[in-house]
Amino acid sequence: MVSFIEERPKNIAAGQNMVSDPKSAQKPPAPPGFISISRKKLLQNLEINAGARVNSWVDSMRASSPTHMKSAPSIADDQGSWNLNHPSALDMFEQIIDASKGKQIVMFLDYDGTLSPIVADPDRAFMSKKMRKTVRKLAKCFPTAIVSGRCRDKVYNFVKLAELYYAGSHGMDIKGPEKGSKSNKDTESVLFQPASEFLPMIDEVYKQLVETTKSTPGAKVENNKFCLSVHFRCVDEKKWSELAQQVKSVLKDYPKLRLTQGRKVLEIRPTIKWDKGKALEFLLESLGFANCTDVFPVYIGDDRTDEDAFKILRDRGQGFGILVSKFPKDTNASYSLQEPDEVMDFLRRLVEWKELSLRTQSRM
Ligand SMILES: O=P(O)(O)OC[C@H]1O[C@H](O[C@H]2O[C@H](CO)[C@@H](O)[C@H](O)[C@H]2O)[C@H](O)[C@@H](O)[C@@H]1O
Repeated sequence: MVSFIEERPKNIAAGQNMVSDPKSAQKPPAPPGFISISRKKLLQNLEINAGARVNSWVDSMRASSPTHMKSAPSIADDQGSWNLNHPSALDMFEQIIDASKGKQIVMFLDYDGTLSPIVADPDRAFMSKKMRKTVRKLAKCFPTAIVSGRCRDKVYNFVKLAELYYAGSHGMDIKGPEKGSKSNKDTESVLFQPASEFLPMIDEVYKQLVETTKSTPGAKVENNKFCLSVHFRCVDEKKWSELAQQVKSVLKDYPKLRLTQGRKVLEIRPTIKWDKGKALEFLLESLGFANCTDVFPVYIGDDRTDEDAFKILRDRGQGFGILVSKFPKDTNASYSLQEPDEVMDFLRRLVEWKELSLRTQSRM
């Protein structure tokens, strides 16, 4: 049987950086006087280290805010090499189409920041009607999946298109189009939930996080079924360290959960070997493209968690990733788009190109 349990990453995984029991860090017995001095020192060190670790969380939280990006000349330098190395997918449209010739394009779309603009209230991140219409047309041309950190039901309620594949909770909750829907007339719908054993733990941690963080104004905990989000977009920056400490205090008792970070959000999820990249591979397999060389997957996303999918495409040497960002970022994506409106333009052009090529073929 395949095991999904992975080693906890070294950076900011839950509890990993905290020594919860200082006694366990003590080694051989020593004379009583010596023990009390070294224990005191040890505790001081632990406090300093724990403080440093919370600071590194806060640095990481700051790094997710564009207002904390580098100075202007440095941005200009970065911008130059960024444009060179990650050109606009709109400018490169013809080259992209050329590269896909003779291959089946499969589309993977992240939701927040890709199909809908980033807003302060996560419950109001609506997708425009124009975008929905575009995605509906896109799905008629190519197999299309939504891959989101949100829980599957929630992202479905925003997108509202039954003909798509959905991978919610960072890919830990995958479902294909319903049997009988436009894009699935006959086959049973796929359903894959590799983290279901974690559900009770996630619910427990959700309740604890709501309770622990309620003293921090603006903090919001979102239950995404197989993972959780602690939003700090509306938290005063002076309180970020306090919030990080609160989250850390809850997670220290849950070594099977790890913490990653998105756009002004701390994301808590099981330590299983599963992410948006694995979800992409799973979906390609479900669609019958497991070992095909004639498939061309395109993944569009704006967040750090989308990097797992960009990396898979780069490693497979198939298709490519498009990062949605106005700022230069470290990425495994090949191209860039600045914002959801540009994503919509790109998707429209793909639809137009496909419709034109189908018309041309039917005339031949
Ligand atoms: O994988 P995604 O679909 O991009 O989901 C990642 C997180 O997206 C949501 O949060 C982000 O968008 C919110 C609405 O615009 C914004 O308020 C928040 O600051 C962003 O981080 C979602 O609410 C999270 O649960 C997802 O993890």
